[in-house]
Amino acid sequence: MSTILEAKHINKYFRKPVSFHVLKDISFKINKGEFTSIMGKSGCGKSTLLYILSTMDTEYDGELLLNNRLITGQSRDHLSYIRNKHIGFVFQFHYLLSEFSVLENVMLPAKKLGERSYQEIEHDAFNKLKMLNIEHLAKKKASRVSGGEKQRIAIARALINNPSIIMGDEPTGNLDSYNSENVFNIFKQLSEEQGLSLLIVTHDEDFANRTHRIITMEDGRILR
Ligand SMILES: Nc1ncnc2c1ncn2[C@@H]1O[C@H](COP(=O)(O)OP(=O)(O)OP(=O)(O)O)[C@@H](O)[C@H]1O
Repeated sequence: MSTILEAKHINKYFRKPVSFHVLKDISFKINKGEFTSIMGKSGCGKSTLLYILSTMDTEYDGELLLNNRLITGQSRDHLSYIRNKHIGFVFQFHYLLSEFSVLENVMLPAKKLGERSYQEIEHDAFNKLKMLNIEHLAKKKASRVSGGEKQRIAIARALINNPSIIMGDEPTGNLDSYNSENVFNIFKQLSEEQGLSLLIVTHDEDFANRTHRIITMEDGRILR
């Protein structure tokens, strides 16, 4: 099975206000199509880890490989490119641009990447909305849709560049049980039908128990 993401002996220290060893020798692999959740008590280091894995934080010891290529030590510009092309993000808050239409929001990361024509991107964005059963919202302003719909739009946006992996920091944290279930089912379908890898930080045990694997963290370490 092919490895999409590999963390090798990741250590992270916060230096201020006092030196604090926040991540302690974290190593694991995420395979293609694997739906993995990260759980652990508040403050154990989940978001700090996700920040590193998503290439946004470069201040750490150890190595990170994406699609078997070393990304540790790459330039900021190259990391920004890697992030946009290979990693999709879904956060607790959707970060949609409220004055833009739903379709325009989904198109944004692809326009930034600049590898396809406007028409191709528009067509693909519409297909992503269709896949998530929200194509009827395409022309609406993002401020005019419900919370659950906003999260599905954020997922469509995360998928627009056909990434290798989706990373989420409590993507169902603001949703009611109906919409959480909906998001879970979308993720499951993406992993099982499209071979997409997912790495999702969650506090929701029911959600985590139904993923392929749970990475449990405690005090900056992986327990299992
Ligand atoms: N910039 C920073 N400087 C110093 N300490 C920090 C900084 N950011 C986070 N921390 C500390 O690092 C630890 C891990 O924080 P992190 O946000 O990764 O935890 P978490 O597991 O994601 O928590 P939660 O579930 O509450 O979101 C916490 O003790 C936090 O207070």
